[in-house]
Amino acid sequence: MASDMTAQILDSLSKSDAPLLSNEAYPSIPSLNIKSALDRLGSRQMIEYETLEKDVVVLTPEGEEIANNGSHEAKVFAAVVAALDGLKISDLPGIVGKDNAKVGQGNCFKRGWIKKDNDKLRATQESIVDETREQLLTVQRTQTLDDSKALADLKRRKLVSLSKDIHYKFSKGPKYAKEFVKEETDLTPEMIASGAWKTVQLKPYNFNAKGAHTPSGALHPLNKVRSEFRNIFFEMGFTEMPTNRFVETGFWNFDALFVPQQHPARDLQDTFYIADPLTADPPREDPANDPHLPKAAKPLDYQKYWDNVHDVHEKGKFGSIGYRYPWNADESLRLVLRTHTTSISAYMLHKLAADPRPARLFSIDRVFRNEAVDATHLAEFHQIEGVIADFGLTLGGLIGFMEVFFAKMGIHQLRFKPAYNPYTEPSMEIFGYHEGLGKWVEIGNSGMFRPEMLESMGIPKNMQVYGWGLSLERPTMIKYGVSNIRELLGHKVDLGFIESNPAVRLEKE
Ligand SMILES: N[C@@H](Cc1ccccc1)C(=O)O
Repeated sequence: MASDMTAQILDSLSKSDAPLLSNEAYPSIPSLNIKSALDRLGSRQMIEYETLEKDVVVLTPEGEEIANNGSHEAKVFAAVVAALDGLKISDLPGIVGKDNAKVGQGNCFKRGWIKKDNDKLRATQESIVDETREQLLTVQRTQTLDDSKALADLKRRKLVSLSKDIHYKFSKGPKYAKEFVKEETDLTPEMIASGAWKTVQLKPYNFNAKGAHTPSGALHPLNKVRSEFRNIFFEMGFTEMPTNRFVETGFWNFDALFVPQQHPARDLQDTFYIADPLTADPPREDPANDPHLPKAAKPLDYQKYWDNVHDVHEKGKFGSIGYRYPWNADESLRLVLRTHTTSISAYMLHKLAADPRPARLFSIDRVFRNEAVDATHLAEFHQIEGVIADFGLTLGGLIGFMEVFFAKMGIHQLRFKPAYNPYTEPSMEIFGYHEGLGKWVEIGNSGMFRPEMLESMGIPKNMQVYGWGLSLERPTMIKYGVSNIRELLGHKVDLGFIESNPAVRLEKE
């Protein structure tokens, strides 16, 4: 025990003013035990010590066996000499054992100690020097061997191995005492009352001790990455959109975004529809008393907006020829779990139309898709979405903005690929070069919202709106090295993973 060890060390030193060596004083005590006692005494200046490290050669169990009983070849030689008229080769294993026979015979031939005579082995000399054994005995005694060639040979034959011998040279320190006084860890009212505080030994603080782990709540990695993204948006002058509605009408999720009613995204296999209630009212003025909803600068004409959406789909408007299909109002009133937060962007932009002025908006929240769940897809995930409305915006501006935005996440090389969204034209997929992964990864989708969408709301022709979106899970998985999305979100998440992960920085590493 460590406390016995401290007493032992103090006792040894009481008999000696000269420094002592731990390997001599306590040859059989593991150096780890000695060290912890030395540290304990050293921190109180009762002793001083230094660590001595030495490379030593030690025998392996096989080397040990040879040092004690002789080498394979010596055993074989002895057996051959003992047989007066040569030894039958087939008898050898029975006498010296299978292993000795195999290795020993070869070595005897190599050294010229024996020769083959038909099926017999005969000795060529009367005696031999068992050099291997001599060398091993030297190693056993001195823990080293001067003949480096021989040493290398023993190592190759796995008869010896190199190891480090650690021991300590210790001597009395300035506060040496024969007894280790019990130290108080707390100053108590009793000590103060009795005056004992003047004489008690207080235990020194151990500033190197790690604090006890206190179980506590921890932020989910997704929340940590989310707050990094929020900071980027705030830094760039964006305000956050109110995303507190998971259920939307088809109108806001699709029709307002010029997604035709036959679009495959609206199919049951892609979108979750609400069964009860099945439908909602057509868009109308928000309740005035809800503090969470954004206020439009002036009352909006919802009937006109509804009619515009109807017309732009069915027969075209604002210079567009439309989709030319019979637009169904009921389809637009069906309730869905929102499939993207672009429904919120549409809602916010139509509020902006009451008083069109430059705006920068963002949101980060949950969306739902009727996906087959696998390692990279869940039926619910989070979308990061940004919108910039301004006069005279061009595609070049969107590309330039994306470069600044993604650079803040540590992605400095971007590529843009033409894409298609029903609500943006042109549309671009964004690829970023991921330094950590060393490859191009798809990081987002973007575009300029279509006039069919914007003008139906009343956004003037000379105002353009950029929009882009990306998933929150993707960068989080890359950042935390998670390859299965189910480890990040849902009922399979390991709380230990959540607790032990550090705060996130989005810079490249
Ligand atoms: N809604 C798109 C993202 C996006 C938003 C705005 C404009 C363009 C694209 C998506 O689901 O991926």
